[in-house]
Amino acid sequence: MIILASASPRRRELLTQIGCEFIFEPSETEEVKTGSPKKLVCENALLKAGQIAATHKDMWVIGADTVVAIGEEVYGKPADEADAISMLRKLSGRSHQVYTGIALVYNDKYWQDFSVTEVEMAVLTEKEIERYAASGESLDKAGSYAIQGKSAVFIKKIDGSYSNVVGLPLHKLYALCKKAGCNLIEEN
Ligand SMILES: Cc1cn([C@H]2C[C@H](O)[C@@H](COP(=O)(O)OP(=O)(O)OP(=O)(O)O)O2)c(=O)[nH]c1=O
Repeated sequence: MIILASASPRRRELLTQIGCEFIFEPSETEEVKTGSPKKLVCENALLKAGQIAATHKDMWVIGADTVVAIGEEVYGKPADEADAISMLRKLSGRSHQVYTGIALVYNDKYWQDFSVTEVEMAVLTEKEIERYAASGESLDKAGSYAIQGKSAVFIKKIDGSYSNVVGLPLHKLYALCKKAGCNLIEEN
């Protein structure tokens, strides 16, 4: 039995897309907010999966954490609309990185990996930024945008995994599960 330790509807959709049978249970961990983007997402993914695994013996638990970064500067989910506007101004017209850490926990064993995707955003006008932030789509998304949503029109190019940007790098997760001996999907 696989448990997705997440409240994110995007992560649920991605796992459903590949035919994975799972249940989900959001974790309530206090997330680490300091450190390099890579270290931070790896630590948080493990915290999330570890918390749920602690009360679910003999179950495979998947945790993930996504942040946007410009170099070592990390952007998580915005606090409010004004914060979303300020993040979008910083991302406008430049390339940034999206990091997702993944962790797989089974009893006291764990496996970890991460993925990074380079994303190039178009130059946005103040009007575009304000209208998009007012749509509310920003609020539960790292970096204040959703590549799978309305802001897809702002994304010029990506280099790396698309599913990683949405919140769960499916190929890396599949490979990690194979290494650990967890059947993510039923294979014929
Ligand atoms: C950059 C980007 C992020 N996101 C989302 C994915 C994640 O849900 C969210 C980052 O926040 P996270 O803290 O990684 O995850 P979460 O709080 O939504 O869910 P949980 O901790 O319970 O697993 O941003 C998109 O949906 N599209 C995007 O283009």
